[in-house]
Amino acid sequence: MSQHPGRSGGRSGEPSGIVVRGVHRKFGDFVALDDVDLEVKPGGLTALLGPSGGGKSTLLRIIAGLDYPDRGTVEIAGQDATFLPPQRRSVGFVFQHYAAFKHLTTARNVAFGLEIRKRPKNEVAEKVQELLELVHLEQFADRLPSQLSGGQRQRMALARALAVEPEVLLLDEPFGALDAKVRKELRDWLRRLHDEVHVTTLFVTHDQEEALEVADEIVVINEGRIEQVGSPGDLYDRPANDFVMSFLGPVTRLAGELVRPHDVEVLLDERAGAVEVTVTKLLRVGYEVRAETLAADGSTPWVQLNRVQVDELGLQVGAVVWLRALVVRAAA
Ligand SMILES: Nc1ncnc2c1ncn2[C@@H]1O[C@H](COP(=O)(O)OP(=O)(O)OP(=O)(O)O)[C@@H](O)[C@H]1O
Repeated sequence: MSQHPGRSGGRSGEPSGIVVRGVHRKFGDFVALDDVDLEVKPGGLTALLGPSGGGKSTLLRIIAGLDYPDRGTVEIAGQDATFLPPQRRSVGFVFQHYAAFKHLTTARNVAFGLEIRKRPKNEVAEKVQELLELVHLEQFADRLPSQLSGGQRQRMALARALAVEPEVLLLDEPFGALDAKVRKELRDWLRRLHDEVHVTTLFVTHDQEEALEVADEIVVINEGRIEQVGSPGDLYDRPANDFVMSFLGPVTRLAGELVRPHDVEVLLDERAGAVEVTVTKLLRVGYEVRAETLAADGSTPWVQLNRVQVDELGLQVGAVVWLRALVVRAAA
């Protein structure tokens, strides 16, 4: 297929990005966005990550044209879009609770944006078919939204957003209302879809794992300010400040390195009831870690590993590492 149904062309034919400059938004006296500058990579899959109330949705709504800044500008595909209405700025969006037309089939929902643009019937039919294949809903074309699962509905929403070939795709916690398993599936699926379509995508999430697993680039936002922009690896290993460091999840510092659960491998010595822990990162710089005591925290699948000792290093006994891999292996 030379031209993918959802491919972002940009006016030059290249994928186009989003440039936000000095965007400020107040609600009464409350500053929701404090002079935000941001460049979203053309053709990338970027996560807008932050805690509740950090300003994620406000920023996304301003980029979508559902709200306007008090000052500052928004450029989409090289065009000043700050005060353009949503339908004139070539954005597709999907929200957590997608409002499908309940009385229209999946195919008609996907076709909607094309029909109101009065595209020829055969072109619409062809495109809907391609999009349904893209989101793996071809066999659900004739179902009503009420006959689809939550995950299928969100895929339909994505197909609908892509139908009009937006320059950028904006997703606000698109999988937030779904259960953990479906969420994980859709997350992997979004990654694959994006690898195929390459439309500039900005998606809001408050879930660190989701951002780290899916995004090419992560924008961390807190209290209306951008704390850091970088690849998952950058943020993980070189957090710009304490907020980013702790927000990205459990972390401890061993031998001067940041150690996170993903860096830790655990082998159980069942005979001794002991564990052997490998922190590859530390091995690389010549250290080894041994762990002695396990204590599950009970409420989550994470296990707390106490009394981490580092050979020949005299590191503080009592450093805490949270291990997930351990739970998986222990249960097997
Ligand atoms: N229309 C509004 N009127 C008043 N305050 C608002 C309005 N919209 C957002 N806010 C406030 O602005 C701040 C940022 O809200 P926003 O929805 O952007 O956060 P968020 O990061 O998306 O949070 P969440 O993850 O909880 O959705 C919050 O303190 C919120 O209460």
